[in-house]
Formats: sequence, structure tokens, C-alpha cells
Amino acid sequence: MEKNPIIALDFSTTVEIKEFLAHFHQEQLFVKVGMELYYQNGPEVVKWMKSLGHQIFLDLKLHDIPNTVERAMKGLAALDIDMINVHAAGGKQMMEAAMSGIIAGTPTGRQRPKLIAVTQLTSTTEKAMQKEQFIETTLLESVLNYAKLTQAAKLDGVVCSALEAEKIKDQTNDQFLCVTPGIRPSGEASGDQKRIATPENALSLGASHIVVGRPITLATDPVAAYHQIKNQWNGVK
Ligand SMILES: O=c1ccn([C@@H]2O[C@H](COP(=O)(O)O)[C@@H](O)[C@H]2O)c(=O)[nH]1
Repeated sequence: MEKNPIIALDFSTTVEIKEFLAHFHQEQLFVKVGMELYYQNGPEVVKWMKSLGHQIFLDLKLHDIPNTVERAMKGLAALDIDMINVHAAGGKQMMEAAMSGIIAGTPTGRQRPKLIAVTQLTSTTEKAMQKEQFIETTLLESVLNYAKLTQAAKLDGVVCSALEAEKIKDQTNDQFLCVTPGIRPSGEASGDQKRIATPENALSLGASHIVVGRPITLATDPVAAYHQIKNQWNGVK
């Protein structure tokens, strides 16, 4: 079955979203609602997109004390989303609390959303990590450490760069999700992203999902850009 790239809908208004989604007519998409959209439009925007039949990754990256994260997740799990995340830096206990909240909040009979944890943001370099976070290992070791902590907390997978996906799979298991932003078709501007990969690289390195924002949302023809990336991600020549 063909895999859909997850489109990062980094817009602030529903007017912009409607205009963007209209290009795709009735096509079913996997979309990511992030902080910009959610904080300005709230749960209604998620309910509305779900009613259109799209799969939803709610990318709010929760990071707080376990009790707060558990209670927040309980509320968010009622939203009929497909995927949600926390920061692995919040620790094992916080991640376990997040999962308890998800399980408690998912209505009976509905599948719970996948819960994944951010390792190191794809905008972080090894140098910045060492200098600013006082982590003395390599960036890869830090990502692998967070991935193993996430697995120990029984979450479904991580957010990482596609560059790290192969090593993460080796050290966890094949079912462990590697959801990878920082995707740039070759020749595309990286912007603030530092650990980037093309859709073809992501496929060959074993990423389970790719997240793509600006290469699609800022394209002159977003539908053509989406399908080109989707084909590359599915290995269609
Ligand atoms: O490590 C991370 C975690 C999340 N993101 C999010 O993915 C998209 C990427 O957008 P682009 O425009 O393709 O760069 C964006 O919404 C980020 O918040 C990430 O980039 N890296």
C-alpha cells in the first residue's frame, strides 16, 4: 500500500488551511497540526479536519511534569487523532504518564493514537547540542539514548532525522516508528533544518513516516510537489 507523506500544516488560520486543502479536492491526506495552528484555533480545527477524512498527527510536543502531561493527554486523546507526541527529554516517567493519559482518554472502541517522542529536534546540530544542552556524547548517541528510553517507556516510536532511522531500528525493533521531519527534495533550501534527508534517503534508511512542510506548502504547485515527494517516498521511478 502506498504511504502518504505527512504534510505539516504550518499555517495560523483556518482560511489558509481551507485554501491549501482545496487544491487537493477530495484526496485523503495525512496532515500534521502543530503549535501554530492549534494554539490559534484550538480543538475545533482538529475536529473539522478529521470530519474531512484526513489522518491527523497532533504535534504539540508535550514536556512537563508527569501529572500535567497525563491529564493533558487524557483530554487530547478524546480528539480522534492518529498520532501525538511528547519530548523524550521529559523522561521515562513522563512518557509513561503520557501513555496512561492516552489510554484513559481514548473512547471505548476507538484505537488509541500512536504516541511518539521527540529525540533531538532536526534543527539541532551536534555542536549546538553539546554547547547548549551540555550533552557530551555525539548527537547520534543522544538520539539513540532517547530512542531506547522511549522504547523502555513503551511508546510507539520517535521523531528523529531520517539520518538516524537505520541505527534506531537496529537498536529497537522494526515496528518502532521513526517519524522524520527535515525532509528536503534535492536542491531544496534547508531553512532552519540542520539534519536533512531527501524522501529517497528516508525510504532507504528505513524511516516509517516522513513529515514535509515548506517544500509542499510554499511550492508554486503544492499538489504537484506533494505527489512528486510521495512518489519518491514510495520508490516510484
Ligand atoms: O525535530 C523536529 C520535530 C518537528 N518538526 C516539525 O516538522 C515540520 C517540518 O517542516 P518543514 O517546513 O518541512 O521544515 C515543522 O512543522 C516542525 O515543527 C521538525 O521540523 N523537527
